[in-house]
Amino acid sequence: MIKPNIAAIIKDKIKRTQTGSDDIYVVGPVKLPVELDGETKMFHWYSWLRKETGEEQTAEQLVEDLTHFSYADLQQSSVLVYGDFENNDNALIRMHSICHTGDIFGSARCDCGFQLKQSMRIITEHGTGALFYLANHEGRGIGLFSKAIAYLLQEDGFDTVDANTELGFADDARDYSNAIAVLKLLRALPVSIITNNPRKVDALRKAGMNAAGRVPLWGNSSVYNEKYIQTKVNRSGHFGQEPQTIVK
Ligand SMILES: Nc1nc2c(ncn2[C@@H]2O[C@H](COP(=O)(O)OP(=O)(O)OP(=O)(O)O)[C@@H](O)[C@H]2O)c(=O)[nH]1
Repeated sequence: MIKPNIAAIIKDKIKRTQTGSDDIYVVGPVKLPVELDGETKMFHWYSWLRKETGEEQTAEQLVEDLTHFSYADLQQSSVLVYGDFENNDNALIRMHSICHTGDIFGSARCDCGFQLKQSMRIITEHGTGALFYLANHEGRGIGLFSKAIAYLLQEDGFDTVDANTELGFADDARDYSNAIAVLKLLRALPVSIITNNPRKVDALRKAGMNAAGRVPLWGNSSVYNEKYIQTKVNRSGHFGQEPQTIVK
């Protein structure tokens, strides 16, 4: 049993939402000061845990269960919220798929690290938004170990799409339903999405979340990721690099 003073701290800080056969428990907000270009920006951070649908657990029950699972082995996703995300008329979101190599190590083979930082800049400059960091999306959903193998195929001449499919995977196996369920918990009003990927816009629209617009996110092209970026447009159906701001 957790002590009453501990239960009091977490009371009202864990909420449940559901989608399909998943229960999603969202914890937060946690104050998160983030260093961005030499300034400290204050975000509100939430993380979520997916469970098979079952009876709703109280915050106390959830916490009592935590030590019985190896949650460090199972990735959890999270969202960084900036400004009055629930109520502001015009809010931006980014659904960012985890990229261990690009986001953490700064690999230039992709544009992920740039997109992560740039989307934080766009959101803070705009004043209201949410950056979803999707931890079960590594390698467009194939996982880190498989991505390393796909990289070996790419070093042998295969492009990103063929490297995935030659290994028996879809080009893109990502699912956005849990993240969208969390989004709906945080905001009911329309959002504009920061992306070049039409599948992300479609996922929002299909989930009934009004996508008010799209903010493109190209940049940081180099000899190392030129082919990767071209393949997105030529084979994966990404919107091209036209210098637009928000497209309805
Ligand atoms: N399988 C595979 N995944 C990659 C490769 N390079 C980056 N990724 C993953 O691709 C995901 C990022 O997807 P992107 O295609 O950059 O972005 P997007 O979601 O399609 O579109 P944007 O919203 O416009 O960034 C992350 O999960 C990365 O880990 C690669 O060469 N092969």
